[in-house]
Amino acid sequence: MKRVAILGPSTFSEEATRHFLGENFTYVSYKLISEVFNATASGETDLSVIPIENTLEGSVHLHVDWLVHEVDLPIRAEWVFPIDMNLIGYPNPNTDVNPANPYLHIRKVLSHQVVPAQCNQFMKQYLRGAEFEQVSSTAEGVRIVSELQDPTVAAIGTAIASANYDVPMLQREIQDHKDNMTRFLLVGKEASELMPSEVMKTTILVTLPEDYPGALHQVLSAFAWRRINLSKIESKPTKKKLGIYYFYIDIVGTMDSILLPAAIQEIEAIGCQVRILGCYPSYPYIGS
Ligand SMILES: O=C(O)C(=O)C[C@]1(C(=O)O)C=C[C@@H](O)C=C1
Repeated sequence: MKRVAILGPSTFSEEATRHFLGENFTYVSYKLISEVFNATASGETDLSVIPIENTLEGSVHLHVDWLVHEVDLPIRAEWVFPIDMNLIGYPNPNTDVNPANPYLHIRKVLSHQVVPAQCNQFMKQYLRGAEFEQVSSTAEGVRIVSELQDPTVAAIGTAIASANYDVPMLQREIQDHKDNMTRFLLVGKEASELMPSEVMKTTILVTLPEDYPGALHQVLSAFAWRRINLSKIESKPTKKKLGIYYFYIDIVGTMDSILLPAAIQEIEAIGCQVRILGCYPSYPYIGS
């Protein structure tokens, strides 16, 4: 069975991956996302799962940076999964609980760095006085709360973490929007047999030549006149020189077509550097 590195256990990554890949893989949990990347880069696992973008938070920049700068692992698939955030901790031990806010006793909240952007409204309304402390995953926050057994410290994470670490669920679904989704990437050196998908995507990085007026316009027009659809474009610093950027572009289309390789050739001809991060099937969320 192929080995898949995930941030875990009891995280959203684990929930999303089990839902998508099922039980025909061996899941190996790592505490840090850097370890998840390195596991496959070093050959310890065959594939790694990377949360890459969220409806409310946008791109997970740290993970994009790892994918681009630290490892050479092609993207093999992407899928989206709904994210229901939950407040997990111990109830207020005092008898005079304020009915308008039963969480006034919470002084500290532990969770992953992307979580405040996903639960902004709830945290403003109910956890205003609490300090937020970033931990390596949502599940790690719940694990620490279970060790501390201190009602003033709570976590935000998965329902599975609440059950597995035996910490009470204080409030379910505290994310700002019901349809909060995270997009996950499966990366690895070798392709895996996955179910067919109607949608294929290709991700490329384009670095523009320096001081070239209209270069981005020319890049975009290479796709536009061929009617190739871009599903995402984001500029990111190259980290080599201030003011020099690359563009991270998700394209709806495959390198097996005639049009996309031709568009890429055209972009290279104007002096841009193009790196292909992967050509892969994309899967929408299908509920269980
Ligand atoms: O900490 C977790 O539970 C994770 O799986 C990580 C992660 C992320 O990095 O985006 C995954 C999905 C949610 O958006 C929140 C956190």
